[in-house]
Amino acid sequence: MSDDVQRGLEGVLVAESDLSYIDGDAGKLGYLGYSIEDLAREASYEEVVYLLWHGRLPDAQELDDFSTWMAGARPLDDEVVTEIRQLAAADEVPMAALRTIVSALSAYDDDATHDDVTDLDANLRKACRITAKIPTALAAFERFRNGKEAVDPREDLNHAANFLYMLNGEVPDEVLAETFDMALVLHADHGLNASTFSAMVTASTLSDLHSAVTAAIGTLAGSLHGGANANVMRMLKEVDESDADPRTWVETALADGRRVPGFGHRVYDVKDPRAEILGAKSKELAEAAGESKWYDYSTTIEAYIADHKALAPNVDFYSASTYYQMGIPIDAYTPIFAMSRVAGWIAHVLEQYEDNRLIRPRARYVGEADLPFPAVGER
Ligand SMILES: CC(=O)SCCNC(=O)CCNC(=O)[C@H](O)C(C)(C)COP(=O)(O)OP(=O)(O)OC[C@H]1O[C@@H](n2cnc3c(N)ncnc32)[C@H](O)[C@@H]1OP(=O)(O)O
Ligand SMILES: O=C([O-])CC(=O)C(=O)O
Repeated sequence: MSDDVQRGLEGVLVAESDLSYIDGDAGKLGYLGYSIEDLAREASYEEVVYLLWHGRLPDAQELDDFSTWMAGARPLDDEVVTEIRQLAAADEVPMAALRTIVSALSAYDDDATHDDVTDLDANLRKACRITAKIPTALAAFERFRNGKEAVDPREDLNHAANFLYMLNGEVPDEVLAETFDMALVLHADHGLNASTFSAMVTASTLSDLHSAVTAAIGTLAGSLHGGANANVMRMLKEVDESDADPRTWVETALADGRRVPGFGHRVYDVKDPRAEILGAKSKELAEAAGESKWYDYSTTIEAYIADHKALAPNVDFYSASTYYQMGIPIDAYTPIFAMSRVAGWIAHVLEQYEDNRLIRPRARYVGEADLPFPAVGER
């Protein structure tokens, strides 16, 4: 057993998985062997969810049945809606609200008390309900906190379009619906990122699926992980409001020792392939709207950081300007990441259950030893 400490578990192999393939040197990503570029162009989110949970693409009938099943699971129990209303009234942070809501969903899930937490059929039913209900909960929370009433889900819209419908109260046009569907596909899985690992650790104790997803949401929220997408947009707005050249703004931020959100990655040494795709989409939206400032700030910052810090954009960098141009509220960006990534979390948890062993690393002890215990009055 090695006594070397691998800080941040960098490069440590802890599992075998056939879900996502990442080549950090070449900037390549694929799910189950299909390239992210092909999936982004050709597949719907529902198809990707099926792929991740079943290990193969669905045929037309299977996709139809699966999509119908998911769509039917969208409505929330009244008690959950009441809880969401209370969280919005308490001005809860959106990711904390989502964490609380997913945890609460287990109380109303018929399979949550299943004796065997590893039972695949029960887990697929729970998986479907959790994945289908998260968008309904997020849209309701966003509307309640803005003094509006929730909009009921519609079964005739796909997962992506239905979310935008519930968020805005109107059916999105084709460009918005397809862009959002593609964004969900891009975020659905990414190897053993921190939130997925968190879900796996929880599952490895033979805890249940709702607990694993709840743990993952808490982990995704942080600014070094999923929380970065909202911070990117806050940065772009800060740049805009400062009237400074984006280069000067970034130069100052770096000189102050700040991390620039949306740059750097534990696995990619080059530009994240998802950032390539989202960057192109952000550009397309800017051209269509005839307003390119958010895209232009982004490309200027990307070029400056490449020259001065040798860091490349990760997935969070161009999702920010893409979502902003779609009119999505900034606070919803990280919850939307969770709404997509839940598919990957669940897929990895299913893999973990299939061949479980408790995940339990160790720390090298560097503290004191054999101290005499002083009575409380003698300290
Ligand atoms: C979906 C996702 O989770 S993608 C990642 C989203 N997170 C962000 O965008 C936040 C900004 N990025 C970062 O903080 C990091 O690049 C991480 C957390 C993503 C990766 O971290 P690690 O692999 O642990 O790299 P680490 O934190 O050791 O950084 C290595 C060096 O690069 C620097 N660095 C890395 N990213 C950045 C950044 N975005 N801005 C400025 N400097 C950076 C670090 O300061 C460090 O420099 P040092 O060695 O001089 O101290
Ligand atoms: O893989 C990671 O460490 C972070 C990331 O890009 C993701 O979770 O999508």
